[in-house]
Amino acid sequence: MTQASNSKRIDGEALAGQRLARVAGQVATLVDAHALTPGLAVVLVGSDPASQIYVRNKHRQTVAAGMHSYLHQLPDTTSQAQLLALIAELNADPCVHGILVQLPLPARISPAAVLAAIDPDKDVDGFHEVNIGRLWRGDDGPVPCTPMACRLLLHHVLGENLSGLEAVVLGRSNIVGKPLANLLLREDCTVTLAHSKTRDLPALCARADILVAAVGRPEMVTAEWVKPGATVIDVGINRIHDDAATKPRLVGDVAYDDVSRVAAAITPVPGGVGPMTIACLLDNTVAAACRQHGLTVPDADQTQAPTDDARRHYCA
Ligand SMILES: Nc1nc(=O)c2c([nH]1)NC[C@@H]1CN(c3ccc(C(=O)N[C@@H](CCC(=O)O)C(=O)O)cc3)C=[N+]21
Repeated sequence: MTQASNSKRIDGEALAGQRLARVAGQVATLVDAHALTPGLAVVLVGSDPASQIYVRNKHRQTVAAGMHSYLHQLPDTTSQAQLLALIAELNADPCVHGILVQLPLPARISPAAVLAAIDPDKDVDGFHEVNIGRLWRGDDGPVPCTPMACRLLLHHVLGENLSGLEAVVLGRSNIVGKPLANLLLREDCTVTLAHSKTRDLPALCARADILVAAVGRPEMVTAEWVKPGATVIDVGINRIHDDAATKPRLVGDVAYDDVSRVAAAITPVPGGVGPMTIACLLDNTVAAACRQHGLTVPDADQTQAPTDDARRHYCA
């Protein structure tokens, strides 16, 4: 039954570690040269356990990179008006350069109203309608973190030139599928955005040089869906409860072992897109702080390389 895996495992954890070390160098430069410490405010409403894990991870990495982290954990009972009042405060706070409101929000609160209230220049998720417009027009602005993470992982495997490649993106969400389709289109891929109504999904996917799964269906993509030699990026994070006693197991939207037999390279879950997403969030925060102060983002190659000791700290 077991067949040796042919594919390269894309180590998102290691690549994210390198990126965090780079961000830390940029932060150190901003602090030394401009007395500017970038600050990120993360707002979580309610007690969803998965959201709490992500928010805690973001907080830890932000602090490890030398930035200020302002964590606002609001009760489940928070009203939309209370949340909007907090956002207004954060918009006005000069220490806060980036604002992220963790999604999903409780059903009572309109995500559209909340995202529209965030100052577009502090919108480090890139979810504000102004930033969606900038993205689709090809103007400068924050790029959503998970799509950016996918793009960086693809460049790591395939090099900088993705021109002419066939890309199939499974899933048409506003936070992953749609913005990622845009990024790949910009790089001259031929992009197909596939979804639940797409006919003959397996055959369509099997044409792809780049296959990205972002649908939230555990292990939906199997080897038959994948062209030999394709690069597969798995955005799914599904928690599987085998029984009530044990901790849930994380699986992606891709059947990893099965697809490993045919893909050239594949991201694992956990340890793939997730950690890279957080690294991109920190990038966006540094960029937002620089833009608000009329500074260019410090050249990563000229910043002081973190010491081994510091690196261990950043990546912990
Ligand atoms: N406003 C907003 N912005 C977001 O960027 C945003 C959001 N809301 N809501 C939820 C999704 C999801 N997301 C993840 C980030 C990191 C990991 C991550 O670090 N994952 C680890 C595993 C962590 C675990 O144990 O679950 C990994 O894949 O290795 C996962 C998921 C950001 N999101």
